[in-house]
Amino acid sequence: MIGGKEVEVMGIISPDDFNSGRCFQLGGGSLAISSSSQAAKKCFSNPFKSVCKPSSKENRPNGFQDCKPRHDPHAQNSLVMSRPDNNHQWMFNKSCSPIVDVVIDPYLVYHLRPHQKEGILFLYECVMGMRVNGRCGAILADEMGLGKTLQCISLIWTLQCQGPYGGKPVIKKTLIVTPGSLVNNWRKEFQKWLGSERIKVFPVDQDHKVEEFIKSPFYSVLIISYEMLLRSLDQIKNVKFDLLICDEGHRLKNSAIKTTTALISLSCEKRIILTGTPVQNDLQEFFALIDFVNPGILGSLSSYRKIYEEPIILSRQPSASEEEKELGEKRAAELTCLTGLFILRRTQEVINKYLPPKIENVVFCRPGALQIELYRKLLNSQAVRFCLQGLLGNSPHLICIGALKKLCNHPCLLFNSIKGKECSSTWDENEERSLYEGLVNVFPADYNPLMFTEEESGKLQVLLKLLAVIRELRPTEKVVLVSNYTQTLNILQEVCRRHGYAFTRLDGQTPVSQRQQIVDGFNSKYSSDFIFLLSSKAGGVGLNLIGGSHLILYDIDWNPATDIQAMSRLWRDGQKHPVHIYRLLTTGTIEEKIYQRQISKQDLSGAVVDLTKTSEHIQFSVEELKNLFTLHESSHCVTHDLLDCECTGDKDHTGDSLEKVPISRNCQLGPHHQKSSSLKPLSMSQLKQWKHFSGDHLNLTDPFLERIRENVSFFFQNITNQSTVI
Ligand SMILES: Nc1ncnc2c1ncn2[C@@H]1O[C@H](COP(=O)(O)OP(=O)(O)OP(=O)(O)O)[C@@H](O)[C@H]1O
Ligand SMILES: [Mg+2]
Repeated sequence: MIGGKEVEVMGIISPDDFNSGRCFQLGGGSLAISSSSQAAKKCFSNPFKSVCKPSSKENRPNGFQDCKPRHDPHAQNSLVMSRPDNNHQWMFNKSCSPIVDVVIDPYLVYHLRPHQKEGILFLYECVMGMRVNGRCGAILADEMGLGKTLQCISLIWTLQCQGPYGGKPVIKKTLIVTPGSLVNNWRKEFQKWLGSERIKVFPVDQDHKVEEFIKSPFYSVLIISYEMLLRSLDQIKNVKFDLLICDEGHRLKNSAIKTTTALISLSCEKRIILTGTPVQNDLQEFFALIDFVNPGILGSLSSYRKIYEEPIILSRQPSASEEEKELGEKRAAELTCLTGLFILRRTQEVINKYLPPKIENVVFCRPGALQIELYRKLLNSQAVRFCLQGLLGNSPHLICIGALKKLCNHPCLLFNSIKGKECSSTWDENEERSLYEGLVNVFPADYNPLMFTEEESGKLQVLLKLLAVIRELRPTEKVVLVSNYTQTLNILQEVCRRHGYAFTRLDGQTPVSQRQQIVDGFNSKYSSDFIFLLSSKAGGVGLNLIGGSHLILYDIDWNPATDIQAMSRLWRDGQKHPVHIYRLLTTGTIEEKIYQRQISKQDLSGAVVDLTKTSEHIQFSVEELKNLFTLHESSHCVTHDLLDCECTGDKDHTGDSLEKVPISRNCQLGPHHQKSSSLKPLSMSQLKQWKHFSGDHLNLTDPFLERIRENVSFFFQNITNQSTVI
């Protein structure tokens, strides 16, 4: 933006053009950029005036568009779409117009990742009906963060301006349906990649109604939420849309819901579903999605059930006979090759090599003296003893676990719980009283939780040293600080205030309408925030926090997916710095046990961990509770002890190649769709490959770890993409 005007750099003027002043003559000098873009010739005319004007035949001498491709197909790095084959021409080129190459705008190609170029080619061939005879549907199921939005924007821009037959544009109007919280995100993405001159998009919100879009020929893209679509369906039906895109389209998996029938009722043939989840997980849903993008391609639901679904499911049963297994495999293969033509899924790996290095650290922090005393007292309490004798129902162990986890975060949180319980009437005799009895006396007599100190918590001490060293060594970089608990976020917020660290916060209480601007504020390079306080429950999916390059997980969740979601907010496309991730655990305490449970993917009794369960539903045997309620005071790191690693605590070389993690897909169509390793919980054997060393190890190479080692008993570290140069 210059002087309130939006200015777009179309190319670079060569120094001698500038020095000679040639570039200021009308018609411009021999500009350095390729001669193919007409706009550059008239260097001060509005470059976009002539773009995409609907071509009226009479203004062309031979009745056809000028049959030159819009962009030079032979230029270096040009991305040219496949040409239609004879069969396609026979079907779609009755007027025998000349074939013209369709070339993606070099302005966009410059930014595209290789997988995105392939994705655009895939989408083009699908919607042009080049992949499946007479069918124009596609499902783009790339993992989150791979840029499905940009791939669609590039497709729309190309089809709106170009076409294979005489250069006639393929589409005029596009309808994008997306969850409400992403309408704004799509507008921003169009703006980010195409500016606001090329395509006029119309996002529907409370101030912009569908009528406005219909009345004005100005807009070519309507962006609307699924909810609003249902409400304005009648008006939408009157518009002729040439392309329909359903973002987060897995919600259409249930063909019975109103939204799906509403969308099916639109007469638009070119349909794209975008989703970050593999569609093949459930054959029932699979049919609905396939039948949405390419209606009827799998026959009727009943015949699909008989031909594909039943034999496949039957062949997966342990009791299946040989021929049943054989038939099921054949049908699954048949189904995959039929639908594989218009389904594309890539996983995180495809951009990992373009991303900056990721340095993951697991930091075992020594508990403070007060914490140890309180921890012992809790373990000797009557409530814990009852749990260990399995005398009570299931709930008291949760209270004990909760108390221990609070204590690991900071003793003042435990103090507040005790005080909170004393005055509240729900003080239940045989539960919390027995847990908290005598605990207050362990605190100093005049203990004031508001005046809590950092020394009282091992993790807090390490956190503060870490924030200080980040501030010092990377003064322009920012930190995302994650906790699962609001009360802990309050403590951390108070600590930021005390140390003058500017912060912003997003948790369960933050209204959805404010979240995007909080995130944008943090990501913008002008923001002064040093710390983004994030509650993992609120910030999990969809947030893009690439403005931060250090992530600190202050506490741990039973469900590894929660932590993985939080960690993948930073290390994604658009990240400019190496990403440092720190997971803080209090040495020898319940936090180590929870971490062990996460990485072993089995709980301590060996049953497979159900990732979907939150802590409320986890069943513990008395055996496990005994293990959970044990404080290891002498060990540097209980987790490391469990690895039966032969090192003497100074193993700082990485082991041989990672052992192959068994594919634990529940995908019914066979292991076609791996979850990328960065999204899969770490396993014990993988952790063993990480560099690891005890806190008092001499020459720590990492400057950040070097500065925080005083209260640290053990480190694990793993570096991905070490070689990537930023
Ligand atoms: N080629 C690229 N270069 C730089 N940044 C990119 C590129 N492609 C996408 N991005 C950015 O990466 C982020 C993620 O892109 P996008 O939101 O399209 O992902 P997605 O595939 O829709 O993920 P999700 O499944 O979570 O919705 C966006 O901020 C986008 O601007
Ligand atoms: Mg998306």
